[in-house]
This record gives sequence, C-alpha cells and structure tokens, in this order.
Amino acid sequence: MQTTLKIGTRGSPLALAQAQETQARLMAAHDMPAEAFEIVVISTSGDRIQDRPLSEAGGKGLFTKEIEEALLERRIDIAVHSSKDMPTLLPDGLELSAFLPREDARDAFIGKAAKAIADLPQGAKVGSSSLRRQALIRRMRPDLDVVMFRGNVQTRLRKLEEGIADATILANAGLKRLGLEHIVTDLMPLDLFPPAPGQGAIGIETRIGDRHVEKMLAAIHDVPTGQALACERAFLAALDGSCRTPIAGHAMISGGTLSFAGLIISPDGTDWHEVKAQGPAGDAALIGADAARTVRTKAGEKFFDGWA
Ligand SMILES: NCc1[nH]cc(CCC(=O)O)c1CC(=O)O
Repeated sequence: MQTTLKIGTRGSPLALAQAQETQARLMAAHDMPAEAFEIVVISTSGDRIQDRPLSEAGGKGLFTKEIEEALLERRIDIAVHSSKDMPTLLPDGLELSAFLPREDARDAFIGKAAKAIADLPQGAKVGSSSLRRQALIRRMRPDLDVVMFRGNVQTRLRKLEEGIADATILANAGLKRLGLEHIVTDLMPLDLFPPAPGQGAIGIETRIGDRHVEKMLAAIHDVPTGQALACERAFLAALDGSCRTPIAGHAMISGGTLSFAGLIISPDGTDWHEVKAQGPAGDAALIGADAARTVRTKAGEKFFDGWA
C-alpha cells in the first residue's frame, strides 16, 4: 500500500500557497497524482501572537517550533517554510534539505496616495514591524513616521485602506505567490533596500537520514538557490548574536560565481556597515561567514552593544 506524503505548513494564505507550489512541483517531477500528498496545517505561536513585535515575543523560532515538533514526531514528512522565517540553528535531527527556485528577493512598496517612498509627503506614516525595514526606511527618509504594522498580508492591506498608514513595505515574493502583484506601486532597489537573508526562497525541512524523502526532494531542489541561501544563512548565523540588530543579506549566482552584499544597520537608520564579497558558488557558506567577520570588524563590537 502506498502511504501519502504529509506536507506540513502554517495556515496563512501565503504558507498554503507555498505548500501547494511544493506539492505541484513534486507531482510534476515524479508523475504522481494529487492524492499521493496531504497538506497538514499546523498553527504556530507566531500565528497566535498578534499584539507585539515578534522580536520581543521570542523571534523567528515562533513560526517553526510546532511544525518542527510535528516533523520529529512523524505527523508530517516534510515542512514547507519561508526561508526568511527559519532560525539559523535547527533542532537536532532536522535539516533544510531543499530550496525551490527563488522568487524576486526585493521588497515591494505599496502606497495609497504616493506610488514610491520618495514621493511620500514629509511625516507620512509607513507601516512595518520588521526591524530591518524600519531601519532602512529611516535611512532613506528620516522624516517619515514608521508605525507598527503586523498580521498577514490581508490584514496589513486592510490597515492601509483604513488609513492607519499611508504606505507599507512587503516582500514582493509573497505578494506574487498570492497573486497580488497588481497592488505593488514600486519595487525597492536591492542596493538601497537590501532584503532579509532568505527572502523569496521556499525552504523544505526534513528529518536527517529520511532517504525516501531526500530522493524525492532532490528532483525539485534548485542548486543556485541553495548556494545563495547557504551564503546568506552563514552570514546571519555568524552575526545573529542579537535578533535586535537589523541584518540584510543577498547573494546571487551567475556562471558559477556567487556575489554577496550584506548590511547591518542601527534601528534608527543612522549608522550602518556594508560588505560585498565574491567567490566560487561552491564556497557559499565560507563567503557568508567571512563577510560576517568583515562587517563585524568594520562596525566594532560597540555597534552591537547599543540595542542588544
Ligand atoms: N515574516 C513574514 C514573511 N515571511 C516570508 C514573507 C514573504 C515571502 C518570502 O520572503 O519568501 C513574509 C511576509 C513579508 O515579509 O512580506
């Protein structure tokens, strides 16, 4: 008898879209019917906490803990995540074993009256609860009023309609996966507004040594995305001492060469340090870790003390 492959995911519309994309790619790669899969929705602490910034509530692991428990207890066989939400350290026995081809890694600007951040009037309100986006907005436009904005994409759009803010910034990848690219009024350039490590890439977590699952996923794994993510996650891991330091990092692969740009920035957007690195794509993790050492040295340890 054939058992179904259980795909674990959060229940938000974006998470479900990502789980369905994973299912569709597995069906196509292995000529399997939809019935060979079951999507199992798991509620996480991150979904339930709505009243404060996640960086205060405990950070990234909040979106993954319950899903990882289900994986370890064999209630699911694979877990589909936004790589950006994944902590750099995974529980014993689990690994990120595949990445789907990356979507656009850029942030998207959604404005009501103004189409782009440069067109907002002095003092306009921009909604974001991401420390990185808050800092980058303040670096570009210190005059703007950055207001707390949480909830899933639909909630945030409702808040825009209600006038709680004049604009917001979200990952273009998520909007595209939800079929909402038409609401984007501008795209933030990678150099002025670098994305979070992992942004735009779907990562698939599995039990280490689950050979059957590993073989199935090998057919849908995207090698350049995996290399870019290895670099970005090594950069993050080497800097992650405090989740209160806004960190950006983005790697691209072209012709076997990896190019990485990373940034750390003070939450008020007045102090930042950048690093650029290049090397063979096969050295992705080394390049990321090395870039972290470079930017740490540039910034000095004092930089991390201020808001840790
Ligand atoms: N923290 C929530 C989250 N995690 C991943 C995405 C977007 C999709 C992606 O980056 O792959 C989002 C929403 C957003 O930042 O707009």
